[in-house]
Amino acid sequence: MLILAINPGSTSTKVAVYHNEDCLWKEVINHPDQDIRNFAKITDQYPYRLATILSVLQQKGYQLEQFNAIVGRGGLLNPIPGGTYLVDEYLVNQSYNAPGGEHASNLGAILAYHLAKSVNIPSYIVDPVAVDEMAPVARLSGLPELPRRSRSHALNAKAVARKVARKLGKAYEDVNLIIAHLGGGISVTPHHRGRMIDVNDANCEGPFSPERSGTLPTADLIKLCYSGKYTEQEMLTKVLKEAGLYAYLGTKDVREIEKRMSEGDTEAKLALEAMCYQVAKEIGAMSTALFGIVDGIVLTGGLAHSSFITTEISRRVSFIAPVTVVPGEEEMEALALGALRVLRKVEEAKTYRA
Ligand SMILES: Nc1ncnc2c1ncn2[C@@H]1O[C@H](COP(=O)(O)OP(=O)(O)OP(=O)(O)O)[C@@H](O)[C@H]1O
Ligand SMILES: CCCC(=O)O
Repeated sequence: MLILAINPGSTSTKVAVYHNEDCLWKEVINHPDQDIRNFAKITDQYPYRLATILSVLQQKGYQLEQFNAIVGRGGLLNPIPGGTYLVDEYLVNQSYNAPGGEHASNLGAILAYHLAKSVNIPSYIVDPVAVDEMAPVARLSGLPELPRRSRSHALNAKAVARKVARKLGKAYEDVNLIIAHLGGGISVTPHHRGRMIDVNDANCEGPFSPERSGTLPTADLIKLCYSGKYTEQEMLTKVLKEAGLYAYLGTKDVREIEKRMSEGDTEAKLALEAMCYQVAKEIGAMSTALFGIVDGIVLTGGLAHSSFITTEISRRVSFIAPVTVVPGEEEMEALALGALRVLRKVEEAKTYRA
């Protein structure tokens, strides 16, 4: 089977071709800020991203007719269980006006669908950002109008969980793991026998991240919103894009922060330690969701390349369970394998009708 995988991120589009389980090639197309900042909505970028994908395929000498299926990262749809979903017109229309809001991954279904339709092959999404398998008890926030939401790095978290379970000699459905995805955003998920039974909403709960605030003191946040200093959009940008490490240190790049630390910058050290402290506390909290029965803790995402970060978190949480570090992400492989399971009829594609 030949599969084209497409993963639209906020500043890049990743494209890869898989022959069964083997990656034949992977390209990361970076989108300079001046190219994308003038699009009002992320989905307005569709023709621009489509052109860049077609140009990569042409350079590599591939025709769309050669593929058995096209798979994209799924976005902020309505809450749904994990799995591989067939992309149809309904799912595409929802992705254009995604109920969970703006996210680059909303483009994944749209790009995969139109490319696949032009050559009459199926298109899929796998474990979208909107995967919601939370236990009923995890949904109450304390204010009925504001139920807790599951927005996470489900695609990488589930792929990494399957891999670590295999290393333990078990199936994903037979283990309890806590997966901390540490990237531009951070999500910490307890996986109970193949289900993500809780998670901090990576956009607005839990630890602060390189760019996001995570949980904030509620009453003080309300006062800031009504202070007259900020519009609603400015406040959203402030907590989602200009908070966390960026707000304390003026950079989202942990390599730069580590360099400053090595030059004796104590503010840089404190901010990075604080982020690790918050991640460790979240892991501790999620261990209670699993009643303390945890087979392993996994640190993954771009920040897991930093040995300062993984050491700092591990020394606080290794009393709970052994810690495994899986740096970076395995999203392209997860997309291809999700499509492959359906093409091989090991799994049935789900239909999205939420
Ligand atoms: N080798 C490294 N050492 C330290 N930090 C690193 C390294 N490589 C990447 N990072 C940091 O990882 C962060 C980005 O992580 P990642 O690439 O997973 O994020 P993203 O894909 O933009 O967002 P997300 O993971 O939330 O989807 C940045 O802060 C970056 O500086
Ligand atoms: C909202 C979860 C995924 C991300 O951080 O981009």
